[in-house]
Amino acid sequence: MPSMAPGGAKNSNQSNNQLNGKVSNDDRRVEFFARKHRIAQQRKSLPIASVEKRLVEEVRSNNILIIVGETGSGKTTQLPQFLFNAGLCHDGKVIGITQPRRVAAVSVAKRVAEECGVQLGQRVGYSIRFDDTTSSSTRIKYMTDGLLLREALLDPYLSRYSVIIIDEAHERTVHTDVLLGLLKSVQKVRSGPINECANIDCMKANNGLLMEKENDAQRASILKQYRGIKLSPLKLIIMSASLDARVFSEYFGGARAVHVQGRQFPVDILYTRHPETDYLDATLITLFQIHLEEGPGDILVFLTGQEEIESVERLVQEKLRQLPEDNQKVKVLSIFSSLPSEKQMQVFMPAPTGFRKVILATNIAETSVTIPGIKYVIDPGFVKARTYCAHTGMESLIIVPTSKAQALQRSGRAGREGPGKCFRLYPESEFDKLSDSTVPEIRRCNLSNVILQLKALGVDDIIGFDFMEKPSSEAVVKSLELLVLLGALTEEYKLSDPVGHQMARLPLEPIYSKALILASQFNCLEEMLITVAMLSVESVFYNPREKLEEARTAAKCFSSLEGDHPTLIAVYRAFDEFLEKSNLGNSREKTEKNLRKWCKENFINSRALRHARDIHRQIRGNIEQMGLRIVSCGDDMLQFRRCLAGAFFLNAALKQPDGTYRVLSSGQGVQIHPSSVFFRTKPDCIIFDEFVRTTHNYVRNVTRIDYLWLAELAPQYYTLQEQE
Ligand SMILES: Nc1ncnc2c1ncn2[C@@H]1O[C@H](COP(=O)(O)OP(=O)(O)OP(=O)(O)O)[C@@H](O)[C@H]1O
Repeated sequence: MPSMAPGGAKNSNQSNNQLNGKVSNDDRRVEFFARKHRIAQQRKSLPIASVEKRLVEEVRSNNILIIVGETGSGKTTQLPQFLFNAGLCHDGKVIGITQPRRVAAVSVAKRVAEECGVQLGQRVGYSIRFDDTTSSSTRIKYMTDGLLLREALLDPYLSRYSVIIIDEAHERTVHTDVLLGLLKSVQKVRSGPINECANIDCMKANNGLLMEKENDAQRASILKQYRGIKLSPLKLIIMSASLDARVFSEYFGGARAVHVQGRQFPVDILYTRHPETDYLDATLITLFQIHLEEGPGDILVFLTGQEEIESVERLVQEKLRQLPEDNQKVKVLSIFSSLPSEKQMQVFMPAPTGFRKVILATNIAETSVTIPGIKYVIDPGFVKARTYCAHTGMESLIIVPTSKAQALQRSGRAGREGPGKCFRLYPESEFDKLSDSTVPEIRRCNLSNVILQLKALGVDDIIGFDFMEKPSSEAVVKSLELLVLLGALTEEYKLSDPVGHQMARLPLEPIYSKALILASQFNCLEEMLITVAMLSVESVFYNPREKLEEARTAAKCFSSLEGDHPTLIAVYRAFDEFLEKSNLGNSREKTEKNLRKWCKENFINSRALRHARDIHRQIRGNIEQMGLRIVSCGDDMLQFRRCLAGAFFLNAALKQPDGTYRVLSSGQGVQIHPSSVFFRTKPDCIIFDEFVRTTHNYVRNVTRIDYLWLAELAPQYYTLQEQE
């Protein structure tokens, strides 16, 4: 049991500023100005505020600058404002700030817009996949690193930006690593003597980005884009609280690094005396110790994933019910990546008056964000990390200890509005043994998406690309092979026309993009669009433990004997149909009420379905722009299943005599996940969407196919296999 929370204070919540009851316009105005004043004072007191002039000078005199400063010192929110005020957005240029995660891009942009006293989307905005709030007036733009990479496809020199800040660079996401390499070469061109690009060959010669667009029209449009444009130098800033400045400086040829000293408020770090055998149990004990014995302030708990969060939430609620009424005033909220944005944003709202907020989060709340009210952080010391086995081509998520950099970031979520405490649920001696930083994602993920994007950018020699840390050549080769098999690349590893170009334009994993393109030939694009949207969100089925049987019976109404993909389509369509009927002649409130009832009765997660509808709308837009025909195969699921087999052929598995399956491409033994319609009645041959490693090697989202289709629809792979 953790024994580190000192005893003492009572439970209440002073950080709460929710307005209750009726508020007059005058009161609102007073509150508005008071908040404005508070924010101005807060900004002035940030450690970075005292070095504003010096930082601006450093940026002016260095085209590449590395900035390291304590968590909460003001890097993310203040530096872009300093640079804007210093005139770095003249000529309508934009300061772009990348974040590894969507939630950070959104929440920080909102805060900075408020600090600047402007509406979000005007001077300050954010842009993330499927959600862009920027306008032509936006000058400070927060975005995900993945989004900037996609922008480079349309504007290879990122000519609209005067400054690009790569924030939280220590995270070393695969997108950040690719961006670093790309920006290094873009910057060379933009700072070099040639600043007028009159033809593609000149671009080729100067930045090594081979713009090998086979299509004349595309070549012409890229040429036109740059003709006559004088490219001004690009300022590049790499920023974090926990990066090794030496490594980054070396990569950028001895770039200058500056340290912003000081932190705003202290954070006490407490460790357990002994290692914990059950970190979830230890988390609960610590949480209630804080709640019952510590002073006011909200609590942020780091867990590894959605399932863990949901089970801890249930346990917290159960325990709360056993406490005296006075101690039950806790508002439990969660935040994880598959939660829709508006739900994620709820953690940033104040708790109701008199309540303590407890936030159960994955590592998406680990960097950059300031969650108002957080005073206590509980860090059990684990994270779910992506791993990739190049040999089998399988990607999976496994729970591993955090790095020191992650632990530091987690504790940095406290101490942002006042002194804080971080409870690390392991002994200090264990901390010393942690690795300094996380293994870059590029060393442990499937690279096919990123390679496709690099190819679309004209980077032909992937192995020779100037990566900060090279991916393993085995992983590169495997991903290249996958792209050839999917038809995105030719046998010579060139982007194919039109399939490769089309796939690169879709903001999806290559296999999903392929499924959509193929579906237009199989006359089932409408069904595939729904499927891809549904596969892009968390599970739409809600299975409360106490009503498992009822939930299963309800799910049967949608079950298709053909598989989980057709089942997902059935759910989507039933929801759509109900929504349409409900909309007729009903007020918005009534429609909402009806929908909630329908979802409850059918054990459907309405939030996930709305999210899927939103994604559907956006991908549909992409597809329409590409000129693909969106037609439906109606009730004929055969075409749809054949199309799935043609796209997901690498995820085909054959039933074994013992009822388990063997993945044909890798030989991996797997089982059907209990959530599948095929958990009990097992077909001979299946394709699946996802491989999940928990206590077993499970495959999820499974559909029945005919084994013979594989050789017919994927001869590029299965005939080869047979010949071997
Ligand atoms: N939404 C918010 N509500 C209240 N205060 C905020 C908010 N966002 C930022 N702040 C204040 O601004 C400070 C600076 O935040 P900022 O994100 O710029 O720091 P940072 O140096 O980038 O930190 P990190 O390295 O953790 O990303 C915070 O410590 C906090 O005091």
